[in-house]
Amino acid sequence: MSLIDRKTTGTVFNVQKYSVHDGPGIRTIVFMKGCPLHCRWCSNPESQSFKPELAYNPNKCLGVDKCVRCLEVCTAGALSTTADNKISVNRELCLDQMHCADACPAQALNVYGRTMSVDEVLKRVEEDSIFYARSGGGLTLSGGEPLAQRDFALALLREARTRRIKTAIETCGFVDYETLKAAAEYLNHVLFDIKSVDAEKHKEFTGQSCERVMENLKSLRADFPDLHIRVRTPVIPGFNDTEEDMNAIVDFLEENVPNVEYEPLQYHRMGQPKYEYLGREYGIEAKQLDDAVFLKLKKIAQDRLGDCVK
Ligand SMILES: C[S@@+](CC[C@H](N)C(=O)[O-])C[C@H]1O[C@@H](n2cnc3c(N)ncnc32)[C@H](O)[C@@H]1O
Ligand code: SF4
Ligand code: SF4
Repeated sequence: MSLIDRKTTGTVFNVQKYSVHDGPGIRTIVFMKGCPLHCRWCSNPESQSFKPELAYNPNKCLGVDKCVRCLEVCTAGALSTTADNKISVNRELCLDQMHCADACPAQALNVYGRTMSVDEVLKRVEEDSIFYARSGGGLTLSGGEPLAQRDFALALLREARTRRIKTAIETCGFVDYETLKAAAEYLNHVLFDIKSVDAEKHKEFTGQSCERVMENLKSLRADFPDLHIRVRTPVIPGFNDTEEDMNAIVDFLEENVPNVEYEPLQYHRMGQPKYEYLGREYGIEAKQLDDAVFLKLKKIAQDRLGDCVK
Protein backbone atom coordinates (compact mmCIF):
# COMPACT_ATOMS: atom_id res chain seq x y z
CA MET A 1 0.00 0.00 0.00
CA SER A 2 2.64 2.48 1.06
CA LEU A 3 4.81 1.95 -2.02
CA ILE A 4 1.84 2.64 -4.31
CA ASP A 5 1.00 5.73 -2.28
CA ARG A 6 4.49 7.13 -2.56
CA LYS A 7 4.41 6.98 -6.36
CA THR A 8 0.94 8.53 -6.68
CA THR A 9 1.12 11.91 -8.43
CA GLY A 10 -1.01 15.04 -8.45
CA THR A 11 -0.91 18.68 -9.51
CA VAL A 12 0.45 21.16 -6.97
CA PHE A 13 0.85 24.93 -7.46
CA ASN A 14 2.78 25.83 -4.32
CA VAL A 15 4.46 24.34 -1.28
CA GLN A 16 4.56 27.06 1.37
CA LYS A 17 6.72 26.64 4.42
CA TYR A 18 6.61 28.24 7.88
CA SER A 19 2.90 29.04 7.85
CA VAL A 20 1.30 29.77 11.22
CA HIS A 21 -2.26 30.49 10.06
CA ASP A 22 -3.68 27.28 8.67
CA GLY A 23 -3.73 24.87 11.59
CA PRO A 24 -1.78 24.72 14.86
CA GLY A 25 1.97 25.35 15.15
CA ILE A 26 4.39 25.83 12.27
CA ARG A 27 3.11 24.15 9.13
CA THR A 28 3.94 23.39 5.52
CA ILE A 29 0.99 24.03 3.23
CA VAL A 30 0.63 22.04 0.05
CA PHE A 31 -1.60 23.92 -2.40
CA MET A 32 -3.32 21.55 -4.80
CA LYS A 33 -4.91 22.47 -8.15
CA GLY A 34 -8.59 22.12 -8.92
CA CYS A 35 -11.77 23.21 -7.20
CA PRO A 36 -15.47 22.38 -7.71
CA LEU A 37 -16.37 25.93 -6.60
CA HIS A 38 -15.49 29.22 -8.26
CA CYS A 39 -15.84 31.73 -5.43
CA ARG A 40 -15.82 35.23 -6.89
CA TRP A 41 -13.47 36.46 -4.16
CA CYS A 42 -11.09 33.49 -4.16
CA SER A 43 -7.61 34.49 -3.03
CA ASN A 44 -6.15 31.63 -5.08
CA PRO A 45 -7.62 31.97 -8.58
CA GLU A 46 -4.74 29.87 -9.90
CA SER A 47 -6.14 26.97 -7.87
CA GLN A 48 -9.50 26.69 -9.57
CA SER A 49 -8.56 24.91 -12.81
CA PHE A 50 -7.26 21.36 -12.52
CA LYS A 51 -4.76 21.98 -15.33
CA PRO A 52 -1.45 23.88 -15.21
CA GLU A 53 -2.01 27.51 -16.30
CA LEU A 54 0.16 30.20 -17.89
CA ALA A 55 0.49 33.47 -15.98
CA TYR A 56 2.02 36.71 -17.31
CA ASN A 57 3.22 39.50 -15.04
CA PRO A 58 3.93 42.59 -17.19
CA ASN A 59 5.77 44.28 -14.31
CA LYS A 60 8.53 41.67 -14.55
CA CYS A 61 8.69 41.62 -18.35
CA LEU A 62 11.93 43.16 -19.74
CA GLY A 63 10.00 44.61 -22.70
CA VAL A 64 10.04 43.47 -26.34
CA ASP A 65 12.62 46.12 -27.28
CA LYS A 66 15.10 44.14 -25.13
CA CYS A 67 13.86 40.55 -25.30
CA VAL A 68 11.67 38.49 -27.61
CA ARG A 69 12.47 35.00 -26.40
CA CYS A 70 8.88 34.05 -25.67
CA LEU A 71 7.74 35.21 -29.11
CA GLU A 72 10.44 33.12 -30.74
CA VAL A 73 9.40 29.85 -29.10
CA CYS A 74 5.62 30.17 -29.32
CA THR A 75 4.47 28.13 -32.32
CA ALA A 76 0.76 28.82 -31.86
CA GLY A 77 0.74 32.58 -32.43
CA ALA A 78 -0.69 33.02 -28.93
CA LEU A 79 1.69 35.85 -28.04
CA SER A 80 1.74 39.31 -29.58
CA THR A 81 3.38 42.65 -28.76
CA THR A 82 1.48 45.57 -27.25
CA ALA A 83 1.77 49.31 -27.80
CA ASP A 84 3.57 49.71 -24.46
CA ASN A 85 6.37 47.29 -25.39
CA LYS A 86 4.99 44.31 -23.48
CA ILE A 87 3.30 41.14 -24.64
CA SER A 88 -0.30 40.01 -24.73
CA VAL A 89 -1.39 36.36 -24.29
CA ASN A 90 -4.27 34.99 -26.35
CA ARG A 91 -5.33 32.04 -24.17
CA GLU A 92 -7.68 30.71 -26.82
CA LEU A 93 -4.77 30.05 -29.16
CA CYS A 94 -2.38 28.77 -26.45
CA LEU A 95 -1.51 25.06 -26.80
CA ASP A 96 -0.51 24.77 -23.13
CA GLN A 97 3.00 23.70 -24.06
CA MET A 98 4.47 26.41 -21.80
CA HIS A 99 7.70 26.71 -23.82
CA CYS A 100 7.48 30.48 -23.41
CA ALA A 101 7.66 30.23 -19.61
CA ASP A 102 10.78 28.06 -19.89
CA ALA A 103 12.33 30.60 -22.26
CA CYS A 104 11.53 33.74 -20.26
CA PRO A 105 14.69 34.99 -18.49
CA ALA A 106 12.74 37.30 -16.16
CA GLN A 107 10.08 34.93 -14.83
CA ALA A 108 7.45 37.25 -16.25
CA LEU A 109 5.85 34.15 -17.74
CA ASN A 110 5.19 31.40 -15.23
CA VAL A 111 3.22 28.19 -14.98
CA TYR A 112 0.91 27.67 -12.04
CA GLY A 113 0.81 23.95 -11.34
CA ARG A 114 3.22 21.06 -11.75
CA THR A 115 3.08 17.31 -11.29
CA MET A 116 4.55 16.05 -8.04
CA SER A 117 4.65 12.61 -6.45
CA VAL A 118 3.70 11.91 -2.86
CA ASP A 119 7.36 11.11 -2.19
CA GLU A 120 8.51 14.47 -3.59
CA VAL A 121 5.95 16.43 -1.58
CA LEU A 122 6.71 14.63 1.67
CA LYS A 123 10.43 15.04 1.20
CA ARG A 124 9.89 18.81 1.21
CA VAL A 125 7.48 18.59 4.13
CA GLU A 126 9.91 16.50 6.18
CA GLU A 127 12.66 19.11 5.81
CA ASP A 128 10.95 20.99 8.63
CA SER A 129 10.15 18.10 10.95
CA ILE A 130 12.10 19.72 13.75
CA PHE A 131 9.74 22.74 13.73
CA TYR A 132 6.64 20.54 13.75
CA ALA A 133 7.85 18.61 16.78
CA ARG A 134 8.46 21.78 18.78
CA SER A 135 5.36 23.70 17.73
CA GLY A 136 2.72 21.01 17.29
CA GLY A 137 2.60 21.77 13.56
CA GLY A 138 2.73 19.58 10.48
CA LEU A 139 1.31 19.28 6.98
CA THR A 140 -1.77 21.19 5.77
CA LEU A 141 -3.41 20.30 2.47
CA SER A 142 -5.05 23.30 0.81
CA GLY A 143 -5.84 24.53 -2.68
CA GLY A 144 -8.13 24.66 -4.47
CA GLU A 145 -10.10 21.86 -2.96
CA PRO A 146 -7.54 19.23 -1.93
CA LEU A 147 -10.09 16.43 -1.84
CA ALA A 148 -10.97 17.07 -5.48
CA GLN A 149 -7.70 15.22 -6.27
CA ARG A 150 -9.00 12.31 -4.23
CA ASP A 151 -6.34 9.63 -4.68
CA PHE A 152 -3.44 12.05 -4.37
CA ALA A 153 -4.85 13.72 -1.24
CA LEU A 154 -5.58 10.39 0.46
CA ALA A 155 -2.13 9.05 -0.43
CA LEU A 156 -0.47 12.20 0.96
CA LEU A 157 -2.41 11.94 4.22
CA ARG A 158 -1.79 8.20 4.61
CA GLU A 159 1.90 8.57 3.92
CA ALA A 160 2.18 11.54 6.31
CA ARG A 161 0.57 9.43 9.01
CA THR A 162 3.07 6.61 8.30
CA ARG A 163 5.87 9.16 8.74
CA ARG A 164 4.29 10.46 11.98
CA ILE A 165 3.60 13.94 10.56
CA LYS A 166 0.46 15.61 11.96
CA THR A 167 -2.06 16.50 9.27
CA ALA A 168 -4.65 19.21 8.59
CA ILE A 169 -6.86 20.08 5.65
CA GLU A 170 -8.59 23.24 4.46
CA THR A 171 -11.77 22.20 2.70
CA CYS A 172 -14.75 23.92 1.12
CA GLY A 173 -16.76 20.81 2.06
CA PHE A 174 -18.17 20.39 -1.46
CA VAL A 175 -16.96 16.81 -1.95
CA ASP A 176 -18.58 13.42 -1.86
CA TYR A 177 -18.91 12.29 1.72
CA GLU A 178 -17.07 8.98 1.24
CA THR A 179 -13.94 10.91 0.25
CA LEU A 180 -14.21 13.24 3.24
CA LYS A 181 -14.73 10.27 5.53
CA ALA A 182 -11.74 8.42 4.10
CA ALA A 183 -9.57 11.52 4.58
CA ALA A 184 -10.78 12.02 8.16
CA GLU A 185 -9.24 8.66 9.13
CA TYR A 186 -5.81 10.25 8.57
CA LEU A 187 -6.49 13.80 9.77
CA ASN A 188 -5.68 15.57 13.03
CA HIS A 189 -7.39 18.88 12.17
CA VAL A 190 -10.06 20.00 9.70
CA LEU A 191 -10.57 23.63 8.70
CA PHE A 192 -14.06 23.52 7.20
CA ASP A 193 -15.58 26.52 5.37
CA ILE A 194 -19.24 27.38 5.77
CA LYS A 195 -19.41 30.32 3.40
CA SER A 196 -23.17 30.81 3.63
CA VAL A 197 -26.24 28.76 4.50
CA ASP A 198 -28.35 30.53 1.87
CA ALA A 199 -28.50 28.03 -0.99
CA GLU A 200 -29.34 30.56 -3.70
CA LYS A 201 -26.70 33.07 -2.73
CA HIS A 202 -24.12 30.31 -2.36
CA LYS A 203 -24.88 29.14 -5.88
CA GLU A 204 -24.81 32.65 -7.31
CA PHE A 205 -21.40 33.53 -5.80
CA THR A 206 -19.59 30.15 -5.84
CA GLY A 207 -21.31 28.27 -8.66
CA GLN A 208 -22.68 25.55 -6.35
CA SER A 209 -25.35 25.26 -3.69
CA CYS A 210 -24.44 24.76 -0.01
CA GLU A 211 -26.69 21.82 0.99
CA ARG A 212 -24.01 19.19 0.40
CA VAL A 213 -21.48 21.26 2.36
CA MET A 214 -23.83 21.55 5.33
CA GLU A 215 -24.73 17.84 5.24
CA ASN A 216 -21.05 16.88 5.07
CA LEU A 217 -20.21 18.95 8.14
CA LYS A 218 -23.04 17.34 10.11
CA SER A 219 -21.98 13.82 9.05
CA LEU A 220 -18.30 14.48 9.78
CA ARG A 221 -19.12 15.66 13.31
CA ALA A 222 -21.39 12.65 13.90
CA ASP A 223 -18.91 10.06 12.55
CA PHE A 224 -15.77 11.59 14.09
CA PRO A 225 -16.83 13.18 17.40
CA ASP A 226 -13.19 13.47 18.60
CA LEU A 227 -11.75 15.00 15.43
CA HIS A 228 -10.67 18.64 15.83
CA ILE A 229 -12.82 20.71 13.48
CA ARG A 230 -12.71 24.48 13.06
CA VAL A 231 -15.47 26.01 10.93
CA ARG A 232 -14.50 29.22 9.11
CA THR A 233 -16.46 31.84 7.18
CA PRO A 234 -14.77 34.39 4.93
CA VAL A 235 -16.87 37.54 5.43
CA ILE A 236 -17.32 38.95 1.93
CA PRO A 237 -18.95 42.33 1.16
CA GLY A 238 -22.21 41.96 -0.73
CA PHE A 239 -22.29 38.19 -0.17
CA ASN A 240 -22.52 37.39 3.57
CA ASP A 241 -21.72 40.60 5.47
CA THR A 242 -25.07 41.28 7.16
CA GLU A 243 -26.28 40.46 10.68
CA GLU A 244 -28.87 38.20 9.09
CA ASP A 245 -26.15 36.20 7.30
CA MET A 246 -24.10 35.75 10.48
CA ASN A 247 -27.13 34.81 12.59
CA ALA A 248 -28.21 32.22 10.02
CA ILE A 249 -24.75 30.58 10.07
CA VAL A 250 -24.66 30.59 13.87
CA ASP A 251 -28.19 29.09 13.97
CA PHE A 252 -26.94 26.25 11.77
CA LEU A 253 -23.83 25.66 13.89
CA GLU A 254 -25.72 25.76 17.21
CA GLU A 255 -28.29 23.30 15.96
CA ASN A 256 -26.06 20.85 14.10
CA VAL A 257 -22.48 21.05 15.37
CA PRO A 258 -22.74 22.43 18.92
CA ASN A 259 -19.46 23.53 20.52
CA VAL A 260 -17.53 23.44 17.26
CA GLU A 261 -14.73 26.04 17.00
CA TYR A 262 -15.71 28.93 14.75
CA GLU A 263 -13.62 31.62 13.06
CA PRO A 264 -14.92 34.41 10.85
CA LEU A 265 -12.22 35.51 8.38
CA GLN A 266 -11.74 39.13 7.31
CA TYR A 267 -12.14 39.71 3.54
CA HIS A 268 -8.94 40.61 1.68
CA ARG A 269 -7.98 41.18 -1.95
CA MET A 270 -4.47 39.82 -1.82
CA GLY A 271 -5.23 37.49 -4.70
CA GLN A 272 -6.21 40.30 -7.07
CA PRO A 273 -2.90 40.64 -9.00
CA LYS A 274 -3.02 36.93 -9.83
CA TYR A 275 -6.35 37.45 -11.64
CA GLU A 276 -4.58 39.95 -13.87
CA TYR A 277 -1.67 37.59 -14.52
CA LEU A 278 -4.20 34.93 -15.58
CA GLY A 279 -6.12 37.37 -17.81
CA ARG A 280 -9.22 37.15 -15.61
CA GLU A 281 -11.42 39.65 -13.80
CA TYR A 282 -11.83 39.83 -10.04
CA GLY A 283 -15.42 39.02 -9.09
CA ILE A 284 -16.15 41.36 -6.14
CA GLU A 285 -16.43 45.14 -6.48
CA ALA A 286 -15.82 46.19 -2.87
CA LYS A 287 -12.18 47.05 -2.19
CA GLN A 288 -12.45 46.18 1.49
CA LEU A 289 -14.78 45.23 4.31
CA ASP A 290 -15.03 47.88 7.04
CA ASP A 291 -13.30 46.71 10.22
CA ALA A 292 -16.36 47.91 12.15
CA VAL A 293 -18.67 45.66 10.12
CA PHE A 294 -16.38 42.66 10.56
CA LEU A 295 -16.06 43.23 14.32
CA LYS A 296 -19.82 43.67 14.69
CA LEU A 297 -20.44 40.33 12.97
CA LYS A 298 -17.72 38.60 14.96
CA LYS A 299 -19.29 39.95 18.15
CA ILE A 300 -22.65 38.45 17.18
CA ALA A 301 -20.91 35.08 16.88
CA GLN A 302 -19.05 35.61 20.19
CA ASP A 303 -22.21 36.62 22.06
CA ARG A 304 -23.93 33.46 20.89
CA LEU A 305 -21.11 30.90 20.75
CA GLY A 306 -18.83 32.22 23.52
CA ASP A 307 -15.33 30.77 23.70
CA CYS A 308 -15.90 28.64 20.62
CA VAL A 309 -15.21 31.75 18.52
CA LYS A 310 -11.51 32.14 17.70
C1 LIG B 1 -8.20 29.50 -0.68
S1 LIG B 1 -9.17 28.51 0.39
C2 LIG B 1 -8.65 26.87 0.02
C3 LIG B 1 -9.40 25.82 0.80
C4 LIG B 1 -10.83 25.52 0.37
N1 LIG B 1 -11.00 25.57 -1.04
C5 LIG B 1 -11.80 26.48 1.04
O1 LIG B 1 -12.40 27.31 0.36
O2 LIG B 1 -11.92 26.37 2.26
C6 LIG B 1 -8.48 28.76 2.02
C7 LIG B 1 -9.24 29.76 2.87
O3 LIG B 1 -9.11 31.05 2.31
C8 LIG B 1 -10.36 31.70 2.44
N2 LIG B 1 -10.45 32.78 1.45
C9 LIG B 1 -10.43 32.64 0.12
N3 LIG B 1 -10.49 33.87 -0.48
C10 LIG B 1 -10.57 34.78 0.51
C11 LIG B 1 -10.66 36.21 0.54
N4 LIG B 1 -10.67 36.94 -0.58
N5 LIG B 1 -10.72 36.82 1.74
C12 LIG B 1 -10.69 36.09 2.90
N6 LIG B 1 -10.59 34.75 2.94
C13 LIG B 1 -10.55 34.09 1.77
C14 LIG B 1 -11.36 30.59 2.24
O4 LIG B 1 -12.64 30.97 2.71
C15 LIG B 1 -10.71 29.48 3.03
O5 LIG B 1 -11.09 29.56 4.39
S1 SF4 C 1 10.56 36.28 -22.66
FE1 SF4 C 1 9.80 37.16 -20.71
S2 SF4 C 1 10.93 39.07 -20.50
FE2 SF4 C 1 11.16 38.43 -22.64
S3 SF4 C 1 9.48 39.52 -23.70
FE3 SF4 C 1 8.73 37.47 -23.16
S4 SF4 C 1 7.71 37.79 -21.18
FE4 SF4 C 1 9.00 39.59 -21.51
S1 SF4 D 1 -13.69 26.85 -2.55
FE1 SF4 D 1 -11.75 27.69 -1.80
S2 SF4 D 1 -10.27 27.39 -3.46
FE2 SF4 D 1 -12.30 26.97 -4.30
S3 SF4 D 1 -12.85 28.86 -5.29
FE3 SF4 D 1 -13.69 28.93 -3.19
S4 SF4 D 1 -12.12 29.90 -1.88
FE4 SF4 D 1 -11.17 29.32 -3.85
